[in-house]
Amino acid sequence: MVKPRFKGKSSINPSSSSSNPDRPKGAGGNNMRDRATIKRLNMYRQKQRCNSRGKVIKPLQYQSTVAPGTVARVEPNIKWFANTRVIKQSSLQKFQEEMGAIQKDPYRVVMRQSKLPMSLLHDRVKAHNSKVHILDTEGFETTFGPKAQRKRPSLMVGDMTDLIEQAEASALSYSAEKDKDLVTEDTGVREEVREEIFKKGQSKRIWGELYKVIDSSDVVIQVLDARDPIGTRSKSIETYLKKEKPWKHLIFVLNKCDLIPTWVTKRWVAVLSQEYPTLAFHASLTNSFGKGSLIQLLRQFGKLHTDKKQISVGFIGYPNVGKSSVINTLRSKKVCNVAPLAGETKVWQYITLMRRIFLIDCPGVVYPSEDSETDIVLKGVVQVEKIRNPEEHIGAVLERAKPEYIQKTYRIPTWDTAEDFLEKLAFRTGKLLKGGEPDRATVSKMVLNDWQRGRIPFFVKPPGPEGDPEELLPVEGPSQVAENVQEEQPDNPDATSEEHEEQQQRQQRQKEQVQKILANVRQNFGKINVAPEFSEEDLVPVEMPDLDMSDFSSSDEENSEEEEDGEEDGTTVEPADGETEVSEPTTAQTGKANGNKSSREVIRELDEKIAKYKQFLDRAKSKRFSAIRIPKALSDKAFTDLKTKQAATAKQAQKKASNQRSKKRKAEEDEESTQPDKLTSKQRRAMDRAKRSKKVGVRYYETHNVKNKNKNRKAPASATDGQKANRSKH
Ligand SMILES: Nc1nc2c(ncn2[C@@H]2O[C@H](COP(=O)(O)OP(=O)(O)OP(=O)(O)O)[C@@H](O)[C@H]2O)c(=O)[nH]1
Repeated sequence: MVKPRFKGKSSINPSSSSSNPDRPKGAGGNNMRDRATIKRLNMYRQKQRCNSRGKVIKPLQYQSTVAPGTVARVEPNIKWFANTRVIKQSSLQKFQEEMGAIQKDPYRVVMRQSKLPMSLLHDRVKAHNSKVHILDTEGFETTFGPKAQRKRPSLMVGDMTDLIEQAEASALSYSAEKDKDLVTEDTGVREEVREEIFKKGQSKRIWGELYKVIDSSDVVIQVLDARDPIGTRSKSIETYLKKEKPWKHLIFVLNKCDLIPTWVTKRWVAVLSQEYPTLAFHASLTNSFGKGSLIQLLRQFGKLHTDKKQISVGFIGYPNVGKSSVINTLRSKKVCNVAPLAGETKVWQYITLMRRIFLIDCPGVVYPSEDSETDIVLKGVVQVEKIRNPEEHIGAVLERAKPEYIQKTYRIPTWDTAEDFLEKLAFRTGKLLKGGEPDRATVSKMVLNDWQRGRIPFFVKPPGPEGDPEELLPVEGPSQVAENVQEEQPDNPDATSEEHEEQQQRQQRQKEQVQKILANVRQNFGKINVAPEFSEEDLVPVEMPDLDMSDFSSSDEENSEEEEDGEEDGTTVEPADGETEVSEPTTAQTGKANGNKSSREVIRELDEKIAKYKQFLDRAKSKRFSAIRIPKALSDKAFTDLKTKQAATAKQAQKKASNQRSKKRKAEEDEESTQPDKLTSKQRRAMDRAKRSKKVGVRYYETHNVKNKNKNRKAPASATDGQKANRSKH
C-alpha cells in the first residue's frame, strides 16, 4: 500500500525564485544570494495591503500584532547575559575589606574608580533616619569642644531670646493676605487668567533688549511720562544700575511736559532731581523744549569720557512714554518709528547723534508691579483696539480726571455713573447700534484713546503743598548725584594710603565735574508750550525770569542754536541755548542798541516782533493753548511798553522821512534845472523812476494802477536803455 502523501501546506517553499529564501542551493548559479540577504530585500520590497475601505488586511512584516491573550515566546539569547559578572560571596567580602582599607587610608588612592564596582563598598540601602556619624571622622575636641574648628552653620539668631524676639516680631507683621502658602477653603471662585495683552512689555525678549541697551550704554536715560512720573519709573532698574553698574550715569527725562501745568513740571523736576539729574522735555520736531539742555548735558558727559572714542546713550522706559520721540527731537528728523500705540519699538537700534555720541532706542519695558488691568490700560501699555471690555476702565478715567475737564472735553454736563456717561456720550456723538442702542464699546474706546493721547487733561500731583516749587524744595540734584558717585566707589581695603588718597582725589574731581555739568543745565520752564487748558485751580503762577519778546520765538532760536551745537565736528561749545537760562538781552539793552540803528530798521524789527507775537497768539488760539500763563499785569506791561516804544520810533521815523522827502524834492528840483532840454517829459519820468529808490506805496501804484502798469511795462528798464532805444529810433 502506498503511503498517502502529506497534503498540508509545507513550510518550505520549493520554488527556485531569486526572492525565495528557501530555494535549493545551486538554483541561482554559483553567485547566489544568501538567505539573510534575500529576506532583507524582501522586507524592503513588501507593501501593506488594504481593503477597499482602507482597512489593513495584510500588515508589513514586523508590524503584525497578535490578538490579546496570545502567549508569545521570546527566544532566549546568550547575549542578554554578556555584561553580567557573577562573583562569589567570599570574593565580594575580600574586595570590600581590602578596598575599604585602602579608601580609609589617607595616604593611598584607589585608582580607576569608575572601572571598579565601587558601589559594592557601601551599604546599598541607607536607613532613612541614619545618624550623622561626625565623631567617626573627627575628634570631639575639634568638633564640639571650646577649641572646635568645625564651621558653624550661620543662624539668624545668636541665642534663644533672640529667636523668641524674632518669632514674636514676625508674628506681629504677619498678614494672611500676603501668605501664599496659606491653605484656604476653596470657594470655587477663581481669579480670571490675565489676558495676554496685559502682559505686554514683560516678555523675556523685551527684558533681554533692555539689558542689552544698559550693557552697551555709558549714559542711561530713563524717560518718564510727566503726567505720572512715579508710575512710569522703575526703582528696580535704578537699584540694579546703582549696585551692578555704578559707573554708568543715570538721568531722568520728564517727557510730555506740554501736557501738564508748568508748576507741576517744575515741582517734579525738583523732586526727582534729589535722586538723579532730571530734565523737563517736550518731544516735538517743530516746537520742542529741553532739546538744547539735553544735548548740552550729553556733550558734557562725553567730555567726562575722553578716554573713549564715543559714548553711547541708552533710552529706557515704560512703553509709550516717548523714547523714540525724544531721539527724533534730538536728531531733528524722524529716525525712529513713533506711534501712539505701545510697543512700536520692537528691537534696540543705534542712532548717531554726533560723531562722539550715539543714541540707543530700546523697546518699552513694563516693570513688575501690583498694577491692576485698569492701571495698565491707563498707562497706555495696551492698545485700546485690543481691549475686550473697554467699558470696564471708563469708571477709573472719570475718577482720575477732574469732572470739569471731562465736561469740557465731551460737552456732557452731568452724569451719575460710568455707564450713564457712556450712554450720554454715545447719544451725543451718534454712536448707536441697531434699534438706537448706545454703542458703549466704541465710545469707551474713544475715551480711552483720548486718555492715552493726552486729550483729557490729567496729571499726578507732585508731593508738597502748591506754590512756587523752588521755594519749597531746594534742588539738590548736583550735590546729591555727586554724593552718589562717591558712594558708588567700591571699597578697597588693601589699598595703601597713597592709593586711597589718589582715589579720593579722583572722586573729588569727578564730583566737581558732575556738579559743574549739572550747574550748567538750568531750564526756563516758562518756555514750555502747555497744550491743555487747565482750570485756575490747577494753575499756580510760575515765575518766568527772562520773559522777553524773544521768549515767544524761543523754540526756533533754540533749535537753530542747537543745530550749531549739534554739528558733527566734535568740538565742544559752551552751553548757550534758548531755553537754558543764559542771560538774554534786556529791554534796556535792546533800546540802547536801537539807538544806533536807523529808524527804518527799528520799525522793521518791531514789525517782525509784532508779527511773531501775533502768530504765536494765533497758534495758541487755534490749538487752545493755555500755554504760558503770563501774569496779566506782566503781559499788559509788555504790551504798553511795546506800544509806547513803537509810537516813539514811528514818530522819529516820520520826522526823518519828512526831512528826507523835502531834501529829496530840493535835490530833484536842482537836478531838473541841470538836466538837458533834449529829453521829453516821458523820458525824464522814466529816468526818475529808475533812479528813485522804492518807497512804501510805490509797489502798490505799480501793480494796481492798470494804466500806469501798462505804461511801465512799455517803458525801458533804465535810463540808459531808454537812451539806447531812442538812438535806435533815430
Ligand atoms: N504731547 C506729547 N506727546 C508726545 C511727546 N513725546 C511723545 N509723544 C507721543 O507719545 C506717543 C508715543 O511716542 P513714542 O516715541 O512712540 O514712545 P516710545 O516710548 O518710543 O514707545 P514704545 O515704542 O512703545 O517704546 C506718540 O504718539 C508721540 O507723538 C511729548 O513730549 N508731548
